[in-house]
Amino acid sequence: MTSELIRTTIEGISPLDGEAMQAARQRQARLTKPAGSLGELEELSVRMAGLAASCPPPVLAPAALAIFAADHGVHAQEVTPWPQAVTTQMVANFLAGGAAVNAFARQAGVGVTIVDVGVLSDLDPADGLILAKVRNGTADMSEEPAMSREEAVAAVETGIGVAGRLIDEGARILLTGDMGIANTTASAALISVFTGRDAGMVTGYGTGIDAATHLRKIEVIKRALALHEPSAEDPIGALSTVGGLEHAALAGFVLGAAARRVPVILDGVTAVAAALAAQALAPLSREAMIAGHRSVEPGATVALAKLDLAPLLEFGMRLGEGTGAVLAYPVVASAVRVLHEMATFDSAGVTEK
Ligand SMILES: O=C(O)c1ccc[n+]([C@@H]2O[C@H](COP(=O)([O-])O)[C@@H](O)[C@H]2O)c1
Ligand SMILES: Cc1cc2nc[nH]c2cc1C
Repeated sequence: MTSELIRTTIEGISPLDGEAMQAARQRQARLTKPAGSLGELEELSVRMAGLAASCPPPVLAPAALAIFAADHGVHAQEVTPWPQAVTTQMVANFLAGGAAVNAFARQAGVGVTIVDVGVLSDLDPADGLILAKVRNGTADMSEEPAMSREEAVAAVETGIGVAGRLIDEGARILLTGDMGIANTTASAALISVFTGRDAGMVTGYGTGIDAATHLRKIEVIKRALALHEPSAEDPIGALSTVGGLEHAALAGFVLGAAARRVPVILDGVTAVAAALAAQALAPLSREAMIAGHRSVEPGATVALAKLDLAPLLEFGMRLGEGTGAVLAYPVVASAVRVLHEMATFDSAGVTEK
């Protein structure tokens, strides 16, 4: 059904460690602050301890962002105002350090790697660029499957491989990024499949479209869903018929992180759509996921509810690239640092109530 690598990766994902979580809860109760005063960060630190199976869990540095880039055949249906060439042009911009995510990553101390998993044009090798093209863009999902099952499997495997490579190179936390003109169409289609919600409820304005284009985008997604009848029971089938190469790779990236017990911060609508595929393949992978922010795309909120994840930031962003994940990274790292560095009432001689 899938592949040996995907199967062993899924089998390698195990539950959170209850003992480490208990130790983290007890430690939180001893730290020099009123109980519960760090709000959601306390439970996040407990989950990070459970994921690492140690208390305290490792400090979450270095951090590595992978931006998976790919093109989309559904672009032919005029679902976005931007030319497909912008995907390739933005890859060059990422490599030159000129994109928003580069500025954010420098601020937060996050390493950036770009992965060509399916950009339309052939790219030259460059520092910081992994050439892992599965095919030159997908086919138009409204007319035929976006890709073959074999290609979807290959893209998932690419994501697993990138996660493993970044972790082997020292990363203690992974962050998702994406670049692909027209990929909000594929994201909405996937979210509709995995949540059972109507396309009209999960389709947004992407990079910025008018009302007529929005209506066409919804119709295009409905046509693709009617044509292929993808099912949440067959995540690879859903990825291959209505997904994108970056969605498949991001699903693999999440699975790869979870199998190595490394947390992964999800960015926007593309990441959460891919995370739904990962969750469908391996429900326990959800425990490794952190929602960096809430994208304004309506599908993102629907997907986050299905993942049962509360986003850390809500800034009205809809850029992608990994920007929301990078902004959230210091929050997550700070939550873990609390367990390492805060004094207890005993050690600091602070009187308890
Ligand atoms: O991350 C998000 O939530 C998000 C929301 C809207 C647009 N984007 C980015 O914009 C591109 C896709 O937008 P579109 O309108 O061409 O489908 C792609 O490169 C995404 O990274 C990203
Ligand atoms: C300019 C531009 C930058 C982006 N970054 C991520 N998606 C994008 C889409 C566009 C159009």
